[in-house]
Amino acid sequence: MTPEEFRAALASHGIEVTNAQMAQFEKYYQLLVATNEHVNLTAITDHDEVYLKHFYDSALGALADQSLQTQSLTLCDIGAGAGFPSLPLKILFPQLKVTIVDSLQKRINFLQTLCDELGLTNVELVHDRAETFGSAQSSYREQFDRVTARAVARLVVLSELCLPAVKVGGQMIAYKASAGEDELKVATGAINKLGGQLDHLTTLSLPTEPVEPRNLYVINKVSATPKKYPRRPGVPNKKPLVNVK
Ligand SMILES: C[S@@+](CC[C@H](N)C(=O)[O-])C[C@H]1O[C@@H](n2cnc3c(N)ncnc32)[C@H](O)[C@@H]1O
Repeated sequence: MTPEEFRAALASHGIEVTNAQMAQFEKYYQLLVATNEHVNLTAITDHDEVYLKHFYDSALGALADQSLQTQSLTLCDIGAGAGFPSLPLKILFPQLKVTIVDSLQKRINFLQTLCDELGLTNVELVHDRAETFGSAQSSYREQFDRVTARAVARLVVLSELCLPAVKVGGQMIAYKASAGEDELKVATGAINKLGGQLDHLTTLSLPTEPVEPRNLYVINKVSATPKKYPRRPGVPNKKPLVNVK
């Protein structure tokens, strides 16, 4: 997907990208590949592939949840790595207040440089594990209107990493490949236990085939998460909350 195809694909969904925003995306690409030479950030480095699989893919969240396009929501991105999906969303919708959590300091350092270079404000970078960040002792618990995650863990694990940070009345948005459908069956008990309820699943195809369609799970936070979740770092992954009632 060339930058112009990226712009046209978003325009077809009613999202107009200005020249200044296009310049920010190009700078993002340049910094991503330059830093990737010495810090492991992404396996995707081809210019047009980054526009498709990182930038456009990240923007899909705003099609699944259109309030991201206009409202001044607080958005937390768990395990954002090189900034996906939250920073393309922030570039497109500057009114968002973004908090990024990642357990790798080197990626947080890259994101700090990136935000400085792109002039992005209202982005907070937190070096932490999601399990600590969302714990009952944390000031970040149940603070966010939206919590996103892409390519971090299976839905059952992801729910325990993300839902504790979502405020009651807010939503978690999980970016998944189409295989994610089977993950929902396994994760439903955990989602409910953690105070969540599936609102809707949006399946979107990327404009350039043959990339498989994306599933975006939008999960409402309907009640407070019990204090004992998330469990200690590493436990959600080692002992996922399968078969919980
Ligand atoms: C495969 S990368 C995906 C990055 C990005 N979301 C994307 O879609 O390109 C997973 C990221 O999640 C972070 N991560 C994994 N488990 C985590 C946890 N428990 N708490 C915080 N970050 C975590 C890793 O450091 C890594 O940067």
